[in-house]
Amino acid sequence: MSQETIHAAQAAAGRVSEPEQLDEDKDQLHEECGVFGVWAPKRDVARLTYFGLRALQHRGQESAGIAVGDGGTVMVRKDLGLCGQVFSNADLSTLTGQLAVGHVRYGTAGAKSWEAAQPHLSTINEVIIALAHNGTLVNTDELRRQLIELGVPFLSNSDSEVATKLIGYFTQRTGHLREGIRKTMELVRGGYAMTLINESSLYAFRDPHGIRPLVLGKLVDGGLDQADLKAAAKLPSLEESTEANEPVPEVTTAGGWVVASETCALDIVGAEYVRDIRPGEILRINDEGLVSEQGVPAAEKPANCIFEQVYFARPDSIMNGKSVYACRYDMGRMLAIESPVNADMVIGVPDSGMPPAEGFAHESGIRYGEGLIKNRYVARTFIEPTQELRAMGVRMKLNPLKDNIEGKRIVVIDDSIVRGTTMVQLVKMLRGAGAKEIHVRINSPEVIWPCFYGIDTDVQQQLISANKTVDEICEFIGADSLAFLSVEGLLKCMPEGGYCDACFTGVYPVAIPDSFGRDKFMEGYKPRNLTKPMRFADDAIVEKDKDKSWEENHPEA
Ligand SMILES: O=P(O)(O)OC[C@H]1O[C@H](OP(=O)(O)OP(=O)(O)O)[C@H](O)[C@@H]1O
Ligand SMILES: NC(=O)CC[C@H](N)C(=O)O
Ligand code: SF4
Ligand SMILES: [Mg+2]
Repeated sequence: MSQETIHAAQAAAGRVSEPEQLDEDKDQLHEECGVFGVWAPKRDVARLTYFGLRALQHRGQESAGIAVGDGGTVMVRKDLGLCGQVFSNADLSTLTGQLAVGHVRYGTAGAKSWEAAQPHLSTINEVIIALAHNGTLVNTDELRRQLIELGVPFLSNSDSEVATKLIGYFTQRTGHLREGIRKTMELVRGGYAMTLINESSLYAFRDPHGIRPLVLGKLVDGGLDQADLKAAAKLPSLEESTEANEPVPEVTTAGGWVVASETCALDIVGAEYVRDIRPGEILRINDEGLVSEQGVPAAEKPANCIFEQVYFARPDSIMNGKSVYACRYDMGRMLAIESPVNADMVIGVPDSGMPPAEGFAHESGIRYGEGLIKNRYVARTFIEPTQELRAMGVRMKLNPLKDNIEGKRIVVIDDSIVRGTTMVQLVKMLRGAGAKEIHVRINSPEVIWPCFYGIDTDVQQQLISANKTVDEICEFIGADSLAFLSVEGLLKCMPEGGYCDACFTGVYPVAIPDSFGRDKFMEGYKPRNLTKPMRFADDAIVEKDKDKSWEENHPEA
């Protein structure tokens, strides 16, 4: 697909869809996505977004995109590849405006194609929006069908495009973008952290369980000044509950605002963390200031993805008030308490196995050392289509440090075993380097259940722990011993909050529709709420269209 910048209005001109083919390498473990948004009229918003996306690159390496609003329209540039490959300096110079959203993608729904790359655009009449989504929506098939019947065009099979088009559709019908977002939030189910722009306003919103992370930051030069501090203090705090649909008018237009999947993206653009976007909340930022509204009621208990702290997030990000590094370190300590072993040296598997390895060494008193050298030019996961190539990918990425390994009893710490590809190769390499004993310790519980909320482990058959016992896995990878952290142990390392741990426990916070979950589970496994009925009426969209409650509650809007 050619690298091109689309002007929204041109894109509107009828590329009605034959949605593209589904992903061929569906058995591949994919990761996450990263989203970013900035409202800063006096700043270079495209470059700020580019830097933000560079900080979030570990969340998605398949495609990257930036959409900019300039007061009159919305421009998007997106393509397959890493941020550095997609954007040249000249590209960024042409993306001028006051606000922007950006996205780095690992697809969970829809093909690995230009069309499914984000931000997605919706252009219906004069309503132009661009949306970036991290997460997976589990009920978009029916909604897509209904939109197509209403004449809304689609370019891809992506769940995120359905959300974009729903928002565009309802916005055009009601004349209010916040209402378009709210009606869409009422219809879609699953995990979502979304950033969205039209030509002049930035929006950020999150699913009712807060499954995927999203933080708000204040852009400042050289620290918060008194006015900014006063403004930030007036923002609704996490504890304060706002009545549903009650807008909280805000305060300041000074400086600028940033929203991002992780705090590491705030750091890189010089933004101060303000707070998390609340589950079910819609934030709007424009030249009138910042407005917060509870789009849909928050779930009784949050269900933040616990795998963020285990693997996805960068160690220098802060989640629920604790650094991801400190969480992983504590997981390593807990693992040493739960599954001790006699050994000469503890090593970590780069990257995400390093902090827990330090924690394990600290707690056990066994010396910490470097045993695996990572080729810094190989990305964090592998997109090769075959198992053979994936295995070569591990070899290319990691090489044992023979000097340190030879003749020693080694404890190897990694954050997770998902399909087992990495660990089989690693144990082989370490034996080849002369390790006397290899004891594998994993600082998360066994991944037994597929995820449907933002990573691509939605087929249980792929998961080694769903197919083998711990002893069988130990034999399969060729280790002398193997142990996983317990669910209770993991929870003890987490900061206070409510967590989704469905991939370890099978307790899914959001019901999975039959049509979506069918064929994804192995014989004998049945999550508690798989069969909970979750089908919308054939005219769910038209029904929502008739709802005038928002206009009645917001006569001033
Ligand atoms: O059992 P598997 O299917 O091999 O998956 C598990 C491995 O994949 C991840 O590493 P990855 O290389 O993606 O990223 P990292 O460099 O951040 O550890 C994770 O940290 C494990 O090492
Ligand atoms: N990993 C993600 O968050 C993916 C977002 C979205 N479901 C897509 O496939 O593009
Ligand atoms: S199932 Fe696992 S990976 Fe998916 S959202 Fe829940 S904790 Fe995260
Ligand atoms: Mg790893």
